[in-house]
Amino acid sequence: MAEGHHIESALFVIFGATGDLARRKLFPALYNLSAEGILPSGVAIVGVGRRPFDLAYFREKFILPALLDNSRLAGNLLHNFSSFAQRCYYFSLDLRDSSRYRELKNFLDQLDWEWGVQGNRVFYLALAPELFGPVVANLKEQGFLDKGPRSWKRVLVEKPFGWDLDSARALNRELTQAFPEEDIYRIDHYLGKEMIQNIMVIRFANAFFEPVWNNKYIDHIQITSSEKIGVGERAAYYDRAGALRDMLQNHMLQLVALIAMEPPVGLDAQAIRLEKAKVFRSLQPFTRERILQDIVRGQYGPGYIDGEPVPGYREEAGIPADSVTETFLAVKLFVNTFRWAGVPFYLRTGKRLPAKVTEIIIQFKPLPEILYFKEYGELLPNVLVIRVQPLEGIFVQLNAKRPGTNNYIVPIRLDFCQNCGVGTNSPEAYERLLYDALRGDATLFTGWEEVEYAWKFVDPIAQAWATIPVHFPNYAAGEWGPPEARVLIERDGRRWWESPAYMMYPGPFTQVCQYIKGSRAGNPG
Ligand SMILES: NC(=O)C1=CN([C@@H]2O[C@H](COP(=O)(O)OP(=O)(O)OC[C@H]3O[C@@H](n4cnc5c(N)ncnc54)[C@H](OP(=O)(O)O)[C@@H]3O)[C@@H](O)[C@H]2O)C=CC1
Ligand SMILES: O=C1O[C@H](COP(=O)(O)O)[C@@H](O)[C@H](O)[C@H]1O
Repeated sequence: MAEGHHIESALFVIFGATGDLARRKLFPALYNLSAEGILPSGVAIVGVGRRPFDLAYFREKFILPALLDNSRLAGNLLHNFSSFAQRCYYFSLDLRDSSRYRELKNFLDQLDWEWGVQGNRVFYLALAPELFGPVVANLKEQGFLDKGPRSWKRVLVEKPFGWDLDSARALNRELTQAFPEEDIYRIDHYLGKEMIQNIMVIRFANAFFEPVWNNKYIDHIQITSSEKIGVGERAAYYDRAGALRDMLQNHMLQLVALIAMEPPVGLDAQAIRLEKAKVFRSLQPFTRERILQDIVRGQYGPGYIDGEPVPGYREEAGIPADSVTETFLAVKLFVNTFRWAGVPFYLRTGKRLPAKVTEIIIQFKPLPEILYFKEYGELLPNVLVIRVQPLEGIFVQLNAKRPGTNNYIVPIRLDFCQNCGVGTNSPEAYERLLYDALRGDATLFTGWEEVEYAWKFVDPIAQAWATIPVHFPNYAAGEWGPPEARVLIERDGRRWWESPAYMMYPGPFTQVCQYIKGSRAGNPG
């Protein structure tokens, strides 16, 4: 997408550079781009945080361990670290103290001169949302955004984009007072995942799929995004957000939009955002009655993950003992368009579930029955699975005749895995997104309209939940959510698909990958 964009020299300024996101995702992504020779030599990185690090400490004691722990290319660090470290700088500043922004500006201007940068900037707000407003206002008022004849300034904003519709609108006002919409890059890192970028290609570049991609042929769609991890060190954030705001409002609805959207008129950001926004706008709003009927929420209690005991959510550090925050939800929703009327989308997401997996399952309707087929076996539905992670690929289930002298019909599976081969190491979502922000391609970022419609859809659910008592915990860590999540789909005569990868290669997913890699290398099992 967006061929023709190219990266010029720029300063990549990370506000919140000493935080968890910077450590686990941003520095590793920038390092990987640098180690693979993709990040041009004229890009320097400036970390801004409160801690009084000096430059040597920041490079050796913060960035280096961050890369060792989190970079997919950590094996090459010895070779590549020093050239990457030379790109990195640090500036200590309390971002609430307006009087010191001038010093930061002088620091950046000096780096411009050293790096031959003509004023181009990416400002990444890896901060708690309440700091977005003050930072952006200071950037504007203190001349950071003044443009030279050819320079550009872009801002990258982390999710969550607000806590509800009102706060999202307020935040958007603050941003748009300083930046035009085309320079605001709202991150939803799922859009940077390889197989999610692939959805449009699978749909619009294959004659097999597009003609049947509608309510005449598709029975229903399932989207699962499950995690084994618990709340970790993000208690303060997560207990306020819950699965509804943390996953459904953004990542999960983005997947719905990519599956349900009409073909865009082009591959530019504007054309794609327009089509996605139409899907968000068409989501059937939830009434209180449907919230009770078609949404299941859950919270994990103590249990086992991979055989190890883990505490319940309410026992995690920083979580109140009476928290009613949901760590799981399953929902049945509808996209009210001509193409999708009547097709249920079943979504489920949660923490402390048995597997880390994101998969989209498209189940097709049965064909009119040909009676004599029945004698030869049960016809299974045709299914297309888009496997997003940890395995990346496409899985198709068909019916075929079993070889032999009889006519038995059996399911066969076409299974393409793009990251199972030896030596494949797919780029991480943030690599693609940071690269795109540097080259000015906003295609994989969310537009304001999408965010606004997503909050309009989600707000009534949060408001209703606040008035409906719940009895948590209602699933043990290591289970697929509360039993009601099964009932939600089974009462419609359907069932959650076990992950095909899981069915074919039972065991933890890391073992699955090793198994497949091993077998490709001629070392089965
Ligand atoms: N962590 C994650 O996996 C994800 C995070 N996000 C979002 O990214 C953002 C950052 O999250 P995360 O990194 O986890 O948060 P952390 O709390 O780990 O880090 C916050 C950062 O903000 C800095 N900071 C806080 N207050 C000030 C201040 N007054 N002046 C200067 N710097 C300040 C901290 O600096 P210092 O430490 O020096 O005080 C630190 O670098 C949040 O919006 C979060 O919701 C989104 C998706 C995933
Ligand atoms: O944005 C978030 O996503 C992660 C899951 O991301 P993934 O790339 O590992 O699938 C989730 O753990 C986190 O709570 C949420 O804020």
